[in-house]
Amino acid sequence: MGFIMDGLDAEDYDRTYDDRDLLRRIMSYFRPKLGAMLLVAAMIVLVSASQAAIPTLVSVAVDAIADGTIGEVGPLLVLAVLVTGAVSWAFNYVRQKHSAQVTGDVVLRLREDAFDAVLARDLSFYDETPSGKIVSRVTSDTDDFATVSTLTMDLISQVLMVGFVTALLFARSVELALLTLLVVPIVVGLALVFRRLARLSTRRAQRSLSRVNANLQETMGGIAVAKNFRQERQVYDEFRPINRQSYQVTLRQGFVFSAIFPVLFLVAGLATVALVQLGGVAVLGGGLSAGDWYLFLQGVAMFWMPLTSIAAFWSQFQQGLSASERVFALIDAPPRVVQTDSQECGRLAGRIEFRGLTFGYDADHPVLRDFGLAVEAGESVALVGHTGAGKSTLGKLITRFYEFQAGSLLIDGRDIRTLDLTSYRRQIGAVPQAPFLFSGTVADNIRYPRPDASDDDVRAAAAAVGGGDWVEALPNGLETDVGEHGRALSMGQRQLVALARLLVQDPAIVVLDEATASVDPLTEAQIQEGLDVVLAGRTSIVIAHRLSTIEHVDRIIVLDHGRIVEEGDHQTLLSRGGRYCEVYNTYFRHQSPNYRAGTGFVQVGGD
Ligand SMILES: Nc1ncnc2c1ncn2[C@@H]1O[C@H](COP(=O)(O)OP(=O)(O)OP(=O)(O)O)[C@@H](O)[C@H]1O
Repeated sequence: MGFIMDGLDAEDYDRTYDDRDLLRRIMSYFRPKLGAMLLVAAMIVLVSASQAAIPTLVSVAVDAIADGTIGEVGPLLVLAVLVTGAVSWAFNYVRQKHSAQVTGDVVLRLREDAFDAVLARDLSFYDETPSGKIVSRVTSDTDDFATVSTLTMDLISQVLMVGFVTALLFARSVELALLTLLVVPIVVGLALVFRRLARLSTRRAQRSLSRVNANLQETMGGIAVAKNFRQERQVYDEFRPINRQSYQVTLRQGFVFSAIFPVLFLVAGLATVALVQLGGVAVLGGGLSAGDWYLFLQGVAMFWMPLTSIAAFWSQFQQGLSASERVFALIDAPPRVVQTDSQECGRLAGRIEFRGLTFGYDADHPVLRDFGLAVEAGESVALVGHTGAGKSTLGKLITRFYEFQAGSLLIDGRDIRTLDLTSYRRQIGAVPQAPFLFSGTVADNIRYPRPDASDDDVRAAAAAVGGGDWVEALPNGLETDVGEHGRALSMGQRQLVALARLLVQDPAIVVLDEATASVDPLTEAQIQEGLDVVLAGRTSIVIAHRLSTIEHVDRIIVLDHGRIVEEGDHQTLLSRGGRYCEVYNTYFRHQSPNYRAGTGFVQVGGD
């Protein structure tokens, strides 16, 4: 099996549901559609009955030929066959129409539930699960689930058909009917063995497809980086084995599925041979009429068709079941961020206190241990430190994107776990390094946190940031289309939009990850002016990358390996010659307007 099965393990949140629980869960989606389903059920009965009636009419005709009365009854029988066929078509049409509607509605709801669950997941979920795999669950798995519903209706229809045909066969000849039924246990036994194999191979096929999706998604997300580094070949080489794995696994699934039909047809063929022989002998011996014999052979064909498809149906049924299992696992994935209460925040003053807090993305590897820090309401704090020191982590905990393992985080003296997250997050303005803009206009993006903000509010926010000159530089001002992910704007313009957006949101606390990408001096000045406006009167935690920021904040916190190693304002820390000076020399010194290569170092160690 080797590489073919690599990476096809379940996700952490995957679970196996008991068949009965799974069916009950599925039924809960169908329950609201009970009326339509009853109509479909009635149609299924009528379709099956009318389909079983046609060979009966033909068998009467065969007998009429045998006894010479066909001249009288013939036209009537032809008309009856025609009418039965037309009626059967009409019943079938109503059945298909309503069952398609039921299936469509159920998938619609399931997909909405899955998407809702995706939105509700914590950020840690997205760290662990590639987005392509999530996309797969919401799209192709819900589609597979739809096939279960269609197939279930087909199954019911076919079981009914088997019921009608069996009754017909028994009415004609009990011995021959019993002979036919002898084969049923063999078929059912084969179907059950097949069922296990099918479920396993199907689950693997679905996982391999979601690996392909995940890889594609990642490639598209990072295509600019890949092209920049001329890594197209490597990207292709990574995709190839994943795609080949999907091919192998799907092929294997196909082999398993295709194995069942020849075996079933072989068993059915042997049974038909026996019936032709025994039935023929019975007709010749006068124990059975020619019409009955014809009806019997037709009946056997009708009898076998549903039975073989019921057996094969198991595989698709399993496919749908394991798809629904995957969707339900996504919906049921337990949240990591757990609130103990949902108290309204009101307007926050903005005091933040980490008290003895321990946190690790993975609980066994803490990033922060017994961490303590108090930020007063309205204070501006810059976090500095080498990469991986834990600066962004502090921001992610304040925004409550991650659950911490021990200690507490207090907001205005209240345990963050007791706050209503929606009202809390409304008071938190988080700006990532590369602000994400949604497709739409600049105005749409500024209005994003408060869709009811008026045009005047939006204009005022844009004007307040950097004097508003930047808007005039845009081709259509605030109505400029930002393109996918804001690609039509420069990095600096995107940051200005993000700052204006913060003004519209009016949060009490701002967590800002300053961009490291350098922008032109004019935009830089506009961003600085914008920051002054946006941060005024709010508590701000800035993951600082700019000299002007560290020069202006109330307090600088130097972090190293998740610990505070030094704190104070810029001048005091510079004169101390401690860890801050090291960080300054590495990251900030060259940003001074008087900088010349190799100059501007501050002395470390105080000597
Ligand atoms: N999503 C994540 N999953 C697992 N580990 C993570 C995750 N994000 C960060 N880490 C780890 O946590 C530690 C602190 O990372 P963090 O991003 O807070 O550092 P940082 O000081 O902000 O660094 P940088 O300046 O490079 O952004 C690092 O060791 C990092 O590898």
